[in-house]
Amino acid sequence: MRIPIINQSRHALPEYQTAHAAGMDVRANLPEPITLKPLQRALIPTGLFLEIPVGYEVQVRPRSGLAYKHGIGIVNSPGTIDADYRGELKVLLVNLSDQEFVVQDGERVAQLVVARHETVVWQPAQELSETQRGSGGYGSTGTV
Ligand SMILES: O=c1ccn([C@H]2C[C@H](O)[C@@H](COP(=O)(O)OP(=O)(O)OP(=O)(O)O)O2)c(=O)[nH]1
Ligand SMILES: [Mg+2]
Repeated sequence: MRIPIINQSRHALPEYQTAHAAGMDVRANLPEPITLKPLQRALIPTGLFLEIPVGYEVQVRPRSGLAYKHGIGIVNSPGTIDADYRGELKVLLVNLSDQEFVVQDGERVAQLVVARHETVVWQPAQELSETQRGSGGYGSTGTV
């Protein structure tokens, strides 16, 4: 699919790193590096502006390498970019490690996954269909 994009960053467009990747890595666009102290969060600009087709969303997901090696996550993971959003795409990073982490300009800080979504119209009801699960949840099926 095609998505119109304005790139006001100094970097290349987000891109798939391998042929069948679901996510496109997106780069930080920073005038200077940002230091994240332990448990500190920051909204990281990308310099990208999208026009997502109606019926689709873009999910902003963490990168497992940054998470594993440095404890870097995304606070609102997965972030949601709405089809009607015209502002700059930003990534809300958090440092979940016990050491400082420096986000560099051009660093691949997240990955974008484009997904189809439904638009729901609620249908108020008096009762719902019966199921085996019923209202069981939160471990109701056991652990083994
Ligand atoms: O990781 C994110 C999440 C959101 N956004 C932008 C696009 C999205 O369409 C808009 C609103 O996001 P969301 O609905 O998650 O935030 P909100 O707190 O509900 O704000 P709003 O009241 O503006 O919807 O912010 C980003 O750039 N990055
Ligand atoms: Mg919202």
